[in-house]
Amino acid sequence: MEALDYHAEERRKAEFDVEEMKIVWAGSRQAYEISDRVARLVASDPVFRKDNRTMLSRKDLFKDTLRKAAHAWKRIIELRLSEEEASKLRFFVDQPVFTDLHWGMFIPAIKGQGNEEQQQKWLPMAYKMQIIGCYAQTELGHGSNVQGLETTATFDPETDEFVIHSPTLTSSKWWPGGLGKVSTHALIYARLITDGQDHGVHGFIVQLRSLDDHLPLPGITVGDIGMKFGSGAYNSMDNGVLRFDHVRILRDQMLMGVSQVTREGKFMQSDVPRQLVYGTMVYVRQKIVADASCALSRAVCIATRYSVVRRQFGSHNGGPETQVIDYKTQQSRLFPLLASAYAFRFVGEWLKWLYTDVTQRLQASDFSTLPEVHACTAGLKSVTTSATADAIEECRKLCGGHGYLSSSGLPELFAVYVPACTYEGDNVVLLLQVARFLMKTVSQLGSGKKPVGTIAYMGRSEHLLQCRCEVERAEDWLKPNVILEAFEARAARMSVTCAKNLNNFANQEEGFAQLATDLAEAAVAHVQLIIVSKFIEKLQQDIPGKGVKRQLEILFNVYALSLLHKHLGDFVASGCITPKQGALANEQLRLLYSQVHFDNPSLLLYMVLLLERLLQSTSF
Ligand SMILES: CCCCC/C=C/C(=O)SCCNC(=O)CCNC(=O)[C@H](O)C(C)(C)COP(=O)(O)OP(=O)(O)OC[C@H]1O[C@@H](n2cnc3c(N)ncnc32)[C@H](O)[C@@H]1OP(=O)(O)O
Ligand SMILES: Cc1cc2nc3c(=O)[nH]c(=O)nc-3n(C[C@H](O)[C@H](O)[C@H](O)COP(=O)(O)OP(=O)(O)OC[C@H]3O[C@@H](n4cnc5c(N)ncnc54)[C@H](O)[C@@H]3O)c2cc1C
Repeated sequence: MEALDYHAEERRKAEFDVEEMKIVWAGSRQAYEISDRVARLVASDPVFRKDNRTMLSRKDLFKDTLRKAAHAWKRIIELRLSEEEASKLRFFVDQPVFTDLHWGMFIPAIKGQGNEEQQQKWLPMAYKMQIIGCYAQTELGHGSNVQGLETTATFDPETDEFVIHSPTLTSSKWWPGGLGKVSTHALIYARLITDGQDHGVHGFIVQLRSLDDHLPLPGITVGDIGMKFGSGAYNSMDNGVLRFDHVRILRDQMLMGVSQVTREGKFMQSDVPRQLVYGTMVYVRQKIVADASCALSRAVCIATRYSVVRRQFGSHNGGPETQVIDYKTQQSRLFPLLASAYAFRFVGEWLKWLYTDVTQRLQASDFSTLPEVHACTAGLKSVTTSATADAIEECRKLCGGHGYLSSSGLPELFAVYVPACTYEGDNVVLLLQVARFLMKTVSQLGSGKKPVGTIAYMGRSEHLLQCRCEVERAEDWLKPNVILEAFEARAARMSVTCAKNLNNFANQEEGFAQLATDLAEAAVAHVQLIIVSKFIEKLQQDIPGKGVKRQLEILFNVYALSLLHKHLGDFVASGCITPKQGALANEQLRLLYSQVHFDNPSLLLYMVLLLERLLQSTSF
């Protein structure tokens, strides 16, 4: 049989309505139709070809990226694409590029932290790409510790200007995407100083390059920081370095939505939490969670299709060998990743809702859900990107030697994706933010303040700390409420144990430092609970299409039980389940694997192209 016949054969076995599943994946019929149309548009346009990019030199890759960005912009204008369609088009072009930062961070930062006047002044130019902006926060000396940034913005009352300066080598801006070669402007984060007083880090719009000849303006030293991990991959992006030598900007170039400096140089803090200065990071972390399922589904798609085609061992009487997908070990490595793609998709949808909700609340001066949104975006960004990066590497191994070939698409996908564990907040640093939120929640449990939202379960901690799982047979693990309670009990117990252990330290900060590993693990348990609970909520919705809901239920069980198996030590140590019940969960998991049917709805045209390249360059 030919490779494509194997695919057809497996597809024929699918016991669910594939078209309806595609809609579930996309979120709505309209979203699916847009995605499908734009994917075809990109795939059929030769300018957007991507089969040669790992072979290009850095310079040629960069030129190719500029050409694609310009062509994408041209098509967006010619076809009058909506914002949603335009963003889909950039997604399918699928090459890290300066416009990611322009649309993804520079514009959102002005929208989120600029006042009305500033938005009116800067946004029209940015929307028309008359100016191109980047987001310059990280410095050579400090990335995670934003409070440690050293760049200064000192107000000069005589001229009504800020003087932007890099006082040390370590204060050089380092990493911003789009900065190295392209950006004309930057949203920079610097310490605001008025009348000798330091008011902490704030955002400022600074012009870097001339709009006439693109040369750096006086006082600006700017350049590209060089090659990054892998061939092709993130090297299409001009991550940059930037230094300021007493560069003067107008006072109204400080983003004044959160704090203001008056003409007299008086610093005024608005009636909003200062953490809103970090708002763009919250927005982007939410986007990164939504994107995790896309990267993961691409990898899983390649590995699944390969596993269907690939045969090794087991030939009888000259008959065909066994499809590697039929090996239980292959299934136990691959199917949890497939299930995770759906789990991340659904939690990403929910997080988008949560983010929209907090945005509306902020507009009505309701800041009550900000800490929860920060914890959810930080925690989910951390857990989904770490899992996705690991999964892409696992998919490479699932494809044997062929997975190591560039033409499989996996090495490039890995190299592009893996910095997501670092940018927008190092994943461990973000987990510790979640842990702080959890410790605060536990410490307030006796105070009468009822935990709500994703920490509502903590309000039932009296029950969760002593409940015993009632599973007696393997199939008992198929009940969502049984799974949910096990995950809640594990998360609650891990947090409460950390809180108790923290009390053994006279100094809380010292305790936090000593117990950081346990705290990060408690945060993971909490975040995994969120993902599991949002999957359950999705299954409670009306899901049309023959067999679609059933298939999703199987994937839910695979996701939850594979996590339980992986973290069995935590579950058993916290006392909510017994080792015997853990073994029953594993038994059920094995049974579930034979019920998973393959037809990945995220099968984008891009993936087909990748696979075709794989098929052409290998013998199967
Ligand atoms: C399209 C993709 C392209 C990607 C390109 C990449 C771009 C980038 O990477 S841009 C640079 C991103 N950089 C980071 O993400 C830096 C990570 N570090 C931080 O976010 C912060 O510094 C921190 C959260 C790790 C710590 O901040 P710090 O000010 O030191 O805060 P404290 O720990 O003292 O906490 C104060 C208080 O504020 C809360 N909080 C912190 N961040 C936020 C937030 N974003 N939103 C709301 N609240 C926040 C924090 O929980 C504390 O609360 P309390 O404990 O209640 O006081
Ligand atoms: C591809 C890429 C694109 C980027 N794009 C941009 C951009 O456009 N704009 C921008 O401003 N920045 C950008 N960055 C920078 C990025 O945001 C930072 O690299 C990131 O925030 C991590 O900071 P760091 O590099 O200082 O890591 P560090 O904080 O130095 O991390 C090093 C190690 O220390 C650990 N660590 C640090 N602090 C703690 C702690 N408190 N407790 C326990 N462990 C800790 C970390 O877990 C990690 O293992 C980009 C980075 C990359 C890789």
